[in-house]
Amino acid sequence: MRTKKQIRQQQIAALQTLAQTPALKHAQEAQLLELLMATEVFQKATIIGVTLSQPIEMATQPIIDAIRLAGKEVVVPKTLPERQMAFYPLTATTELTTGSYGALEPVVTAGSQVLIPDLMIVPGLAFSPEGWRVGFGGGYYDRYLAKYPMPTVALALKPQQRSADWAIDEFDIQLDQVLQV
Ligand SMILES: Nc1nc2c(c(=O)[nH]1)N(C=O)[C@@H](CNc1ccc(C(=O)N[C@@H](CCC(=O)O)C(=O)O)cc1)CN2
Ligand SMILES: Nc1ncnc2c1ncn2[C@@H]1O[C@H](COP(=O)(O)OP(=O)(O)OP(=O)(O)O)[C@@H](O)[C@H]1O
Repeated sequence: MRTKKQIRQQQIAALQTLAQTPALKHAQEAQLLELLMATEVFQKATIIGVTLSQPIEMATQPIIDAIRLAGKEVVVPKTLPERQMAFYPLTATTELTTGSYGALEPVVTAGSQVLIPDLMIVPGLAFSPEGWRVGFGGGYYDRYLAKYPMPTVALALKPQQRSADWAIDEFDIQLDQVLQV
């Protein structure tokens, strides 16, 4: 058994290594996007929650493009006090700013409208085949999904695929599907 903290360190190192070989990372991302688009949950969803990725993470811009091309709405998270999140539409006019943790977030203006997705693409550092997950440690997704239950899917690059060798906490939310290449 490992602690989630040990796993975060190992997974970040493994993802940094993959990011040094962009061709390999892109190939895995393209395959994962194909798997996502083939899922029933993707085809049925109308509002899809997705992050704005950081360099070591699965690149989300191709996913965002595919969601739009399919005529669906893209919503992205803004972090709030007390480790809460709200999701806002990502459109051509959405302004973005770098959040405290380094990823981009939408700038909220008078016209901004909070939307609750009907499919969540959940980010993370490690995913087990059964849907257990270790993220960056904020607990944002466990809190959000406890409050707003919805279909969930994760896209696991090779270094993110890991058998659950950590203790599952009672607040951990099990993902419905982990897509793997
Ligand atoms: N691209 C991207 N955006 C995302 C996420 C993500 O995983 N990827 N998130 C996924 O959740 C949310 C932000 N997640 C965060 C996770 C941790 C910390 C943070 O401050 N971590 C502390 C350590 C945590 C602790 O031990 O308490 C730190 O870095 O000091 C901040 C934001 C929303 N946006
Ligand atoms: N539903 C919840 N209500 C209150 N606190 C929660 C809830 N879920 C998680 N937490 C708190 O969040 C903290 C971080 O949880 P965890 O280590 O599982 O984060 P993570 O899933 O890796 O992070 P993230 O979701 O941000 O990627 C835990 O210490 C836990 O106390």
